Amino acid sequence: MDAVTSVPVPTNEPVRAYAPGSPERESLRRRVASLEGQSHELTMTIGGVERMAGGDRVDVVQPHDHRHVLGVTAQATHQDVADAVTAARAAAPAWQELSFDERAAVLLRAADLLAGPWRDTLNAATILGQSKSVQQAEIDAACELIDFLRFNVHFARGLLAEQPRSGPGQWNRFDHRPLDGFVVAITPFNFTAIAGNLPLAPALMGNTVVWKPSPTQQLAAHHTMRLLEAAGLPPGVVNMVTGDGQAVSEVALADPGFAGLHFTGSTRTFKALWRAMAANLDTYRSYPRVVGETGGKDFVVAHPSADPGALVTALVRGAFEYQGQKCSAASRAYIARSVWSSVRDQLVDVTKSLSYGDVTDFSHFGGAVIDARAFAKHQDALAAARSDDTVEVLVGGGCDDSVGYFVEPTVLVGSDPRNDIFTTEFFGPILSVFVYEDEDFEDILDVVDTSTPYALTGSVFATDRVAIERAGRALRFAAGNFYVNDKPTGAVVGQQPFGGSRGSGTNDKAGSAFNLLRWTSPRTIKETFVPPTDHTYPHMA
Ligand SMILES: NC(=O)c1ccc[n+]([C@@H]2O[C@H](COP(=O)([O-])OP(=O)(O)OC[C@H]3O[C@@H](n4cnc5c(N)ncnc54)[C@H](O)[C@@H]3O)[C@@H](O)[C@H]2O)c1
Ligand SMILES: N[C@@H](CCC=O)C(=O)O
Repeated sequence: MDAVTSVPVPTNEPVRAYAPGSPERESLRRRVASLEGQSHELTMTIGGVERMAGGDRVDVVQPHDHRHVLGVTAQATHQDVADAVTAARAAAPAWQELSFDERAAVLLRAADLLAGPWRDTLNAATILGQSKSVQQAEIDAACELIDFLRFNVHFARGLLAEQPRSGPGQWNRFDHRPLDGFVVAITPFNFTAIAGNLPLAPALMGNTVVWKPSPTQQLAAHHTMRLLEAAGLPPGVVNMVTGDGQAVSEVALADPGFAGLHFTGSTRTFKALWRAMAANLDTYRSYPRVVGETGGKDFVVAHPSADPGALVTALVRGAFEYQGQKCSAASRAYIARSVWSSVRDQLVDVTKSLSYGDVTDFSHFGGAVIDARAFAKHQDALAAARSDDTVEVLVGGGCDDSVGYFVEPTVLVGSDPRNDIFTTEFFGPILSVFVYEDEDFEDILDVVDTSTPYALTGSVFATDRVAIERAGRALRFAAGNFYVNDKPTGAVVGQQPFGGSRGSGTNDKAGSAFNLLRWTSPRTIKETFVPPTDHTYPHMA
């Protein structure tokens, strides 16, 4: 059990600007060039040992230049995953016995290494492998991951300090045990920070983990693993397996010692994993903890009183940064007709001016979508929009995969708010706009609330306080992260704890005490100092 010491008070890692001529820009450029020039063996790491997975080999490429292979990874086999489970089990006793402070120190050291000498490596890997601009890589791979590491230590310390009351003659205590088994972390391609946080939050609370990153995030995941080793994470605490995850479902989720799933990814994958867990329920020693943060169809509602300039900037940044590949991306906007008439042309002009290209040229606003599958999905969605009489392609709509998987920033205007363009998560740079009559504000709030299965993020733009209050009430359950006069993306750890409900997830708020609570299984201990020696009560006299 742990002594209650204090831990360093966290502050958010400052975002570096990488302006032309700055030393940080030159340093990052050099690291991008050196990683780009290497061919990486993207191994698994099991019990601290790196080895190539036993299944089919898969090239990891630059999405904006798909002939450029960054490295090769491989599908984990059933035996590979079984080895990772064995390693997690073997490492558990020593990791659990280590005091909270010692575990926390490893993660705080990782944060400081990432803020310093490892920053360029994780940023460069994220730029190259996931096609992020410098700004998008910096807020993710550097700042958000550093913040997760530091803030989680602070929140976990707060949880440990929560202790029950003790009556006279007794002492009641919580022993914050880890779960009784191992945790599986399955992570998405789009955030290096989420990929790092999902195995590390349970590890901080004393669990050992099998981590399965996305193959398209494997370059940054590989370097994250090396960072953790440099920080002193003991072998076997986090065991990284590679590939598409099928073997993880079939082996790790079927193991009696499976105790928790920490997942972020699509709603479809999460439901498939939940079904697999349900089918294995009689196998498990404990009821597994299930945390899943999933898809979104995130909204912006503009009231007639909205500030047009602020609205356009929020739509462009919210919808088109990182090519719309954020679960929080603005993908449906409901704009009052009077506001639309003043923002339409500006939205077209700004959208046309955005440059997507090879992100190793730091002057681009964005890069390519992640892979051929995503490209084909967007191409199909845009073709369907073009052939739909109720939809106008206002700007963009083009796709080109000859060099990289490029999809133009696109604005669609639709006249049917129940159309696919307003209900399906495309996860690309496609913003759908519905123009409503000014007097229909209340009705449109109902449409926003009821037309998709998701409830992740959303914004209202208005200067009228009554309208802001109405939207806040009507959309109370339509978003786990609700913004007033701001874009629906860019949550910061410790400031806007992140997660949504309904089809968007279990809303366990990554980077907060709510999330960490899921990875501990408290034991209550009551000690009586002078136990009674007579079983009778006064009323029996
Ligand atoms: N709510 C959030 O906080 C949040 C954050 C980031 C991304 N997302 C969502 O993630 C999605 C994009 O990420 P993605 O394309 O990587 O998602 P995805 O569902 O395709 O993949 C997520 C992870 O699951 C793995 N996986 C897929 N099938 C599996 C199986 N049968 N068994 C085991 N593992 C399996 C993948 O390899 C990957 O590691 C979007 O829907 C986005 O909204 C949500
Ligand atoms: N936390 C990020 C989104 C993560 C999902 O992709 C944001 O708030 O934009």
